Amino acid sequence: MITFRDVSVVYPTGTKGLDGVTLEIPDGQFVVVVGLSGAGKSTLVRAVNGLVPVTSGELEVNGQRVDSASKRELRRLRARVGMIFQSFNLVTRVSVLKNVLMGRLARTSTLATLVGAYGAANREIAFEALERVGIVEKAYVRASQLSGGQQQRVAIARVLAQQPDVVLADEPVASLDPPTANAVMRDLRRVQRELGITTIVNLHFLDLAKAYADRIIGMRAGKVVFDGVAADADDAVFEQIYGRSLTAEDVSTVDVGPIL
Ligand SMILES: Nc1ncnc2c1ncn2[C@@H]1O[C@H](COP(=O)(O)OP(=O)(O)OP(=O)(O)O)[C@@H](O)[C@H]1O
Repeated sequence: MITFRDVSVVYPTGTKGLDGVTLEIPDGQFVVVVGLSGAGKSTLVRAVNGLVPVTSGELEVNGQRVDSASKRELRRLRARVGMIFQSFNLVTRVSVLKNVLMGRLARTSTLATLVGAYGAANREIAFEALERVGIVEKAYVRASQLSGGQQQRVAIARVLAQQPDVVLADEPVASLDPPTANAVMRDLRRVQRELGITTIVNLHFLDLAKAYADRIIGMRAGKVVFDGVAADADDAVFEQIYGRSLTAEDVSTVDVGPIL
């Protein structure tokens, strides 16, 4: 369970990233956060693993307070909370397998990782993660050789190798073309369903949000202005979240098709 109690984030510049957010996210939910640029979506997601410090209020992840966590507690929390980024954040000059093994870093002794000796158990976990996202045949390929969609799958596998309770994805498909974006969302949703991992994703394509979310959270100026099931989020709701009419740029224009 992730709980926000009246959480605000004020950046050093004085800008309010979050403004009195109160939310409860139960285990295993697939949550999509939508809103215009600057609405506070990234701030919300990054607050969960302490990447962005909370200014006031209480934020708890599976019983661990994030707002008042020590460095050690934050390290422990981040081992259980995986993060996926728009730019994939892979080490592109090394193999796919090495990238995925990096997901084991928080779980492996420093000495073992220094000498690159992750051990058979860790390699097995890494291969299983690659299999789950259908890319195991690329294990020994340099990450730089892969397409954007494949690189994001490797990033998902790296997060899975962490064996997380929670996955945070900050605009994970914003750099991908619409069909690839759809395929990556499908993978994220499938692994979330298979493993029961709580997943929070920022998206700007509303059709993808509607297709994949269990729950949609709409943000505007740091506040939650919509919180409901995807079926209730119609165009009128999105227009209210955005404060303007929808345009062609708000949808991915891909036929999403039936979702599992
Ligand atoms: N490091 C920072 N320093 C100062 N202000 C920031 C910082 N990061 C974000 N902000 C500001 O906080 C507000 C919320 O930003 P945030 O990135 O959370 O929005 P967003 O909805 O994710 O937008 P986008 O879709 O453009 O990423 C914005 O006004 C933004 O300019």
